[in-house]
Amino acid sequence: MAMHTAPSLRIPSSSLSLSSKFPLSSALSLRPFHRRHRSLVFIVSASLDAKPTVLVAEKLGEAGLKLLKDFANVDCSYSLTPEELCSKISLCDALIVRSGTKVSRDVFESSEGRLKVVGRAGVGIDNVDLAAATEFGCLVVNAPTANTVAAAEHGIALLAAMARNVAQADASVKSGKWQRNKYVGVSLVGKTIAVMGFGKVGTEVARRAKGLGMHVIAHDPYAPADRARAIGVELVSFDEAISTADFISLHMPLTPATSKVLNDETFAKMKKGVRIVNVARGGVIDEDALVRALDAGIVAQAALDVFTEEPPSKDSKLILHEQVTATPHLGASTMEAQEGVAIEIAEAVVGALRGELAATAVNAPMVPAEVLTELKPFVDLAEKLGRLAVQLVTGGSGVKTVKVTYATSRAPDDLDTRLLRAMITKGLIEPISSVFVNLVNADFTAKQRGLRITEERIILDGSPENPLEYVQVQIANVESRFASAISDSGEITVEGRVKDGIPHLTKVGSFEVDVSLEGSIILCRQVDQPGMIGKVGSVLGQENVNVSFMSVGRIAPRKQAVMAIGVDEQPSKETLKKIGDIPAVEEFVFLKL
Ligand SMILES: NC(=O)c1ccc[n+]([C@@H]2O[C@H](COP(=O)([O-])OP(=O)(O)OC[C@H]3O[C@@H](n4cnc5c(N)ncnc54)[C@H](O)[C@@H]3O)[C@@H](O)[C@H]2O)c1
Ligand SMILES: O=C(O)[C@H](O)COP(=O)(O)O
Repeated sequence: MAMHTAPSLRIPSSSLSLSSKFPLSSALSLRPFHRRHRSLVFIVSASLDAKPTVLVAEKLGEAGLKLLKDFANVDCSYSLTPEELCSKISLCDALIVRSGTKVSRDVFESSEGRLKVVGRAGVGIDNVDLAAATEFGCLVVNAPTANTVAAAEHGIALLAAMARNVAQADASVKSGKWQRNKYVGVSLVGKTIAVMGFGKVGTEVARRAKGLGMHVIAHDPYAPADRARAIGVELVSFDEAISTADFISLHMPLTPATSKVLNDETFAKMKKGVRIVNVARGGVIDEDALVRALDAGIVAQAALDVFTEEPPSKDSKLILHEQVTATPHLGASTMEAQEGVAIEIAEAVVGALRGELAATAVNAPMVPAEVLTELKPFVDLAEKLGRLAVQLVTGGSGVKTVKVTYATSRAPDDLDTRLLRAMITKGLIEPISSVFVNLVNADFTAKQRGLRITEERIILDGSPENPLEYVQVQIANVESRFASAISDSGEITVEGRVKDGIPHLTKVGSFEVDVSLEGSIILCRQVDQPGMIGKVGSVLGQENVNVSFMSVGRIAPRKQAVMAIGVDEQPSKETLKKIGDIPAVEEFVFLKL
């Protein structure tokens, strides 16, 4: 058995993988980018004799428009109805929007195969139907960095305006009143602010809050503590952050884990009189619960730029609340940010139309059916191993170094691991971020987040019929919330194989297990003894949680063992607690796939 380092794969800068499944416009041609990858990846390029057409459907900065006009025919048509957009789109090769235009499946259908690139001039792409874009072979690119500072500045503007009642006092003066006693504010200096989500925007808010003399703490289960320490910020648990803060500023993405993360239960843990700023996404707050917390005086004030429904209804209790300052999603709306975003998106769209690799692509490129068919179960395995590994990390310890090992009988030239590495990266990053990861942007995204992924191949003897024997993912230099996931060499380790076309988890830490990667998984370390499977199974059965798979890996009889249990439904907190209360159970963790 020999060990080799996987060769680093270079994607030519002029390559862009898109499907050949859909007809291309007369302005675009399809050609293979590399002989060896003839069947795998194609580039889209503009032919020399026809200029592509770009439809700009929302106001875009002049510098971006100029870049577009140098390369394409540009049609600036703002405020189109959905019907008007659909009727124009079949004449366009690219479409540029902000958050105000819905790019629905109808748009892709109406384009009759001509639309090749959608550019989102900003970060969030909730208004673009990504699945439809991918299905129709349309690349979606965004501009993820140019509005970071603008969003942070708006957060600080809301913070200060809220603390000094600027909006309320302004309205009062304009209505002819002079209420100096009513609008006494609170000071920022010396107060504690909890920055929830220490990513691009959160970091900039933290820096600025320190400049205002505030004590800054942050909660972000996935941010490296040393990055926070470097700017004098302490990373703390969620509960500590919300219970000690005078001000809470939200900067996490909207994901299943952060949806309505501020709710009745969490408001009850906050300091009475806390003040909240939200420039992230409306959905991270349960808005009805916020109204209750404001009425009860738990939350003294809130300053909100984003809402679950935009625009919110005119009679929204939240918007009309006297202690709420609201702005209409203005975080990215500065002249400078809009110029920056315009340039960033214009460069990305022109690059994509030229056939260059888009570093800010957000939807998955199409891989030809025959390649996908062979790799499909391994692609699933790779993503799920990434998801499991990152969920095993203790919040606050920060993921920086990941090692992926592929055990295969295939020669390096016969196994292209880019898709697998991209899917592991996707699994590692997506549960903890608002970023969309795919083959095109995986390496860029990992690098941007300071995540180093190294690959090794273990070349096995035997038939190269199967692309892979097993895949192992290891995260180094982190603590685990399931200590048994740390292998003898000190890394969080998960390993998996494909059995009968289905991905299986076959190793956790140093324990051999075997559980199919479907539904969700409970890992449980216990003292190996008769009846354990029955005890855990019956706790789950009582709550009607269906067990799909169970396996026990142990060091030696009657010593420690790890039980892996596949479940179809998510057990309640009470049920999980009951499992933890079984005397022989030493630790357990619930992992979502
Ligand atoms: N109002 C606006 O106009 C505007 C402008 C830009 C960005 N945004 C929004 O701001 C948010 C942050 O954007 P960004 O560019 O900084 O994104 P980012 O991906 O750089 O940062 C998000 C951070 O949140 C962390 N995180 C993930 N899950 C978390 C959890 N459960 N608890 C705490 N932290 C968690 C991630 O680890 C990451 O560090 C996003 O929701 C984005 O859509 C809004
Ligand atoms: O996602 C974003 O970039 C922000 O929320 C800004 O959206 P906007 O471009 O509609 O202002």
